Amino acid sequence: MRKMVPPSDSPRSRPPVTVLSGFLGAGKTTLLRHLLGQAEGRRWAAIVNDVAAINIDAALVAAAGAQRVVPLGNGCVCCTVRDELAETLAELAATGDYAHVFVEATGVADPRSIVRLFTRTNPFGRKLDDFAQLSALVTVVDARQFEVEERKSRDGRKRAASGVKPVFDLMLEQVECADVVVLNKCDVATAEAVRRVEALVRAVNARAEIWRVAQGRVAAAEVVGRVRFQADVTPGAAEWVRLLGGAARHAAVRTGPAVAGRHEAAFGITSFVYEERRAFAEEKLRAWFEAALPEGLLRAKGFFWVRERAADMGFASVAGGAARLEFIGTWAAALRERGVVTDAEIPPSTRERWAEPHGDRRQELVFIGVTLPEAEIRAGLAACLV
Ligand SMILES: Nc1nc2c(ncn2[C@@H]2O[C@H](COP(=O)(O)OP(=O)(O)OP(=O)(O)O)[C@@H](O)[C@H]2O)c(=O)[nH]1
Repeated sequence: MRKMVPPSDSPRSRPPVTVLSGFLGAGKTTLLRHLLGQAEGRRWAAIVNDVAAINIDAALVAAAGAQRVVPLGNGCVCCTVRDELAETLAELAATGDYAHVFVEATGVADPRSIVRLFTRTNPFGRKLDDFAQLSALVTVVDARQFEVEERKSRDGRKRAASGVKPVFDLMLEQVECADVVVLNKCDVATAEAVRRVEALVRAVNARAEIWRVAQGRVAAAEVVGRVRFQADVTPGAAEWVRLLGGAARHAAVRTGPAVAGRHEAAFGITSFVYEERRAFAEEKLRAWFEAALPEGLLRAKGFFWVRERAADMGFASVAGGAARLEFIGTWAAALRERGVVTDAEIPPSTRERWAEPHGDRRQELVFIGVTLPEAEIRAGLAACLV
């Protein structure tokens, strides 16, 4: 249920904050300038982060007439200058002078780490949510660039070097963790491309509102007048999180349109969860992810385990044609075998998924894509089993 708040035109001690994310050049500054241009005397502030040492964007936005523009230079809001962002927001809020604050993130920022600033308490027991209210995560997408990157990820199909996140992976993450996706630059994308990108966005985040615009022309009243962010919903809005988390566990396998009943079905977007208890052979699995990813695959995410590293929890992430296979932790079953934990110490959520003889070790991989050859994917993965 959405919480409605009155339009923010009076200063507040805990001002609403709209975070604008989106890949490099998507149109964040253009959107911000357009929004600030509608302030009409209301006290709005903007915090503008730019990876460059000289903050060009801050100057551009200031020219658009914001009441106050605070530049954060030399770093990215989601990592190196995260504390600086938190302090700046807390200081702006403490003045009680501002009715709304906009934060323009860097093009490479992951919105999830900005959410954590608001929701996680620091060593002093405070969190940003005590000072300011996260109102919405808005992700700006350059419709044409999104399509191009999706296609590129297939053409240059190869496993990304360890630790390097492919561009399209980052673009998907920004769209997955969003309350609103602004499909910008619709003036230079074909109608077909816009429809397709909208369908792709829907496939990975069925909850977000999608606004098609050009030149960032969004009515400010739409943005400042309503709180859309929900701490228990927005960060888990990604379709793969939903599929891995709930439905997959209860209905052993869910197959069908990822977003049934919507026009995305016209693009043939489907999803399913591959579940198996036996181990994969590592070489075969890597080779499959490197060479055999099907054309229509948009997103795959989930857990895996391989015989050669039976203690290690594997996590796979595919964006378009680029796959990353990583080991992110240790299976509880391995900890129990080593005597590090007792049965009683295994958390209920892990116990729920327990099945002897492998314990919590499992293959649980979500696939989302356009006309996915499900049988072929299942057969390919089955051939990697030991
Ligand atoms: N044709 C067209 N150009 C646009 C649109 N929106 C923005 N641009 C242009 O795209 C370029 C990048 O826009 P910005 O608003 O600076 O993008 P940004 O996301 O802030 O970029 P970074 O700060 O580098 O991440 C600029 O030259 C804009 O004029 C649009 O809807 N259509």
